[in-house]
Amino acid sequence: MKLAMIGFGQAGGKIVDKFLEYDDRTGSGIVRSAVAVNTAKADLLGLERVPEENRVLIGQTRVKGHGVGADNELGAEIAEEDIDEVQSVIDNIPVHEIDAFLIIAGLGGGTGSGGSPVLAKHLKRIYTEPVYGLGILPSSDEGGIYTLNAARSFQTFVREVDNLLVFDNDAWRKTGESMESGYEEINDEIVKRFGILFGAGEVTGGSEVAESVVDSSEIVNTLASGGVSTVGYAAEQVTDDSSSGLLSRFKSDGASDSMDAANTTNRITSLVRKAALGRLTLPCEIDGAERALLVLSGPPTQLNRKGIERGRKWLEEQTGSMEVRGGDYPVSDSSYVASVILLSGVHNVPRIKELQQVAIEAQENIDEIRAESEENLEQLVEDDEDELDPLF
Ligand SMILES: Nc1nc2c(ncn2[C@@H]2O[C@H](COP(=O)(O)OP(=O)(O)OP(=O)(O)O)[C@@H](O)[C@H]2O)c(=O)[nH]1
Repeated sequence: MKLAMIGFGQAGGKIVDKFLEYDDRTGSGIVRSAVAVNTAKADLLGLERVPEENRVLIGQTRVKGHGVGADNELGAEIAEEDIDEVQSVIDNIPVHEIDAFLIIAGLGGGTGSGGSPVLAKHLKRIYTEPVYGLGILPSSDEGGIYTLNAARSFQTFVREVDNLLVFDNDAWRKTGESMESGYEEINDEIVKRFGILFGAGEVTGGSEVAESVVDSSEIVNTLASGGVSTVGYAAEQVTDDSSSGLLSRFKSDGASDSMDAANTTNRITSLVRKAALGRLTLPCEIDGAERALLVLSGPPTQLNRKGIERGRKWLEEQTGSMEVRGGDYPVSDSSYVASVILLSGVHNVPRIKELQQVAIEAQENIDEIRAESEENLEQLVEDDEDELDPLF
């Protein structure tokens, strides 16, 4: 699947950079265009792979290239004011060659959190291609303002995009690790999972005979449920027996053939379970997911239709969804078989309920603060009137 990736804010830009590196390393070809938008000049300068002409510094008149300091209302205002500057770079994207836009942002800060829903709304108004978001939730030890920003941004972002893919830093942070090295690992995890998922829709036949390759339209259809999505992953190293796999096809011994096939099938079904029941990018109950897509990547000799079909059936039972798609992503030089599962339209997500609660409480507090200040104001006016009365 070909994407125009737009990283908004520091986390967004860094992750787009990582996707470009992944593309170079694996040849997966998912990033058709890469753009980075920020209010902080230093963050844009720190990027390594996003082309310089695709780095957009917004809000110069307001914050002079220094960022918005986690003020996401200011981030949103600046995005509104400077949307034309972002658009002028997007104008250079060959939109007819992409399958979708993907806006990537950390939702806890100010720039990406405030700006990405504004950009999503703008893109949806102009283009017919789907606009997806990849939202990163802050870890809970980052502090109240980050949680509050995420709670507010999440609500708007999910409304503006066609589907919001979510990664929760909180579920992935390791204690005792520095933030920077923690992010390195987390970003690798993000790029690996989403890279396999989107890369699956980019296989172009060739010599690798896949049994049922995932098509980019299957990814689009899975995401068409809307709402929030999460991604599971599990992998197992396989010995480099692609040659023996090929040889075994010519063996007269039918029993060993069927043993190989049974092992392959069992490995696939067990990887599907591990991916769905292991740590998801956004932990949640998989029961009730509206749609799902199962991708099995690895050497073609280690993939088979029976395993995928069984995995797909199992996912149908677990999610209760009748729209579970599945297919191969053959990668002949890989020594791993990996299972990636996209669960789209998930509902039972504790972290989101928690964020919604934070947003409601903040709203109530705001109402209280407003009510209090209105009372104070009335009191002041009354006091003034009392003082003024004797004069009349
Ligand atoms: N996964 C991941 N999350 C990150 C990374 N950097 C920051 N974050 C998260 O993203 C949130 C937002 O941070 P930034 O992207 O730095 O913020 P910004 O959008 O540039 O906004 P301001 O700095 O306030 O102008 C943080 O609270 C972290 O939770 C990263 O490299 N990887």
